[in-house]
Amino acid sequence: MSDISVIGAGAFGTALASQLAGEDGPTVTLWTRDPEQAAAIGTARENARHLPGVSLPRALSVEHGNAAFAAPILIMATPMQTLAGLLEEHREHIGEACVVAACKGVDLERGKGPTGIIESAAKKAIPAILTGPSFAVDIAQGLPTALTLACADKRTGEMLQSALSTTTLRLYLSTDPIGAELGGALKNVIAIACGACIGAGFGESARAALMTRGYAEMARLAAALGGKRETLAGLSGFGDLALTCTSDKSRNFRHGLALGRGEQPPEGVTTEGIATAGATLRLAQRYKLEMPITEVVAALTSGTLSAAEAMAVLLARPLKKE
Ligand SMILES: NC(=O)C1=CN([C@@H]2O[C@H](COP(=O)(O)OP(=O)(O)OC[C@H]3O[C@@H](n4cnc5c(N)ncnc54)[C@H](OP(=O)(O)O)[C@@H]3O)[C@@H](O)[C@H]2O)C=CC1
Ligand SMILES: O=C(CO)COP(=O)(O)O
Repeated sequence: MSDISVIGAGAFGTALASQLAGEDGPTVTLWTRDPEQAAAIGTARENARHLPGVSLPRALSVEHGNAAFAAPILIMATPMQTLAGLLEEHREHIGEACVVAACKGVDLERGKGPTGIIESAAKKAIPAILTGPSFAVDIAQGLPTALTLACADKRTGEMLQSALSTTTLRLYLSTDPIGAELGGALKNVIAIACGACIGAGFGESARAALMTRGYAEMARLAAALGGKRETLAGLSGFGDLALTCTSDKSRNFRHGLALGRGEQPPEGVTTEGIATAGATLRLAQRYKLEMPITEVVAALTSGTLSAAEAMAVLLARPLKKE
């Protein structure tokens, strides 16, 4: 059994696994749901489907079987809406492991973030979250990256911080998984808004306003759910918001860009902000919070508002104190 299993051989899982599996590092397994895909990656030492052009270290093993779920550290790197089902399906193989979510979002059906999902689906596990500003390609190329590792249990968090840091991947420790996971989830919603703003030609001043007022929404919801405002000011909130809202490497930003231009975004691309906008809106209603940008993103992505109509809705709101 490996020291670490990365569950999900998408772009991010593959990048993380490849970074962690250095010659002198821990033993690492990359798990994929598709046996043919496991064999193809293992033979080519490349994930041609999700991370083409990156050669994977020899020390990384690529598997499909259930055994991968028995590792003491599991990193869950599949899209958010698949997390609960995947953990439930493999529950019997997961022991008293540290289960670290690397996905970003809020579960639409259950209204929970990744650590809440882990808590209810794998009861013996210790949940944690790894999140912050990082594109898979940057991590895979060994470019310098800083992320937040958040775990409510400080000692487990310290162990994970040390086990998952590398010479180029620098982890900062937090004991606030709620704040950290909400930062990562909600920045994707705001990135769609910013993409639409640029795509529709509303300009960079408008984008800066959306980022700032979007950040206020993120902090408001995090505080209502028990997260700390200072966590939102860190890598997992402000840091990831800055990256995702300003880079067309981001799939969420590009989705918004296409909508803003009046184009149809491509199908089959992992765009976490779409489901998370809907899930967040339900939370906002439950906690009686104003989240106007999230509201228009939910309408924009479901096709009930155009970018111009969304901007008109935001501009017509009553004037406020900052
Ligand atoms: N890409 C990035 O730069 C970053 C991504 N993340 C987060 O990581 C998470 C994963 O994203 P990313 O790797 O980019 O996504 P990708 O689209 O690259 O890959 C998704 C992966 O999940 C697998 N998958 C999909 N559904 C299931 C399922 N039901 N059961 C098991 N496996 C499944 C896919 O398998 P298959 O190939 O068989 O379809 C594929 O391996 C997201 O939450 C994202 O926000 C976080 C930081 C950076
Ligand atoms: O989370 C990310 C960067 O931190 C990746 O963003 P996208 O999912 O929008 O590509």
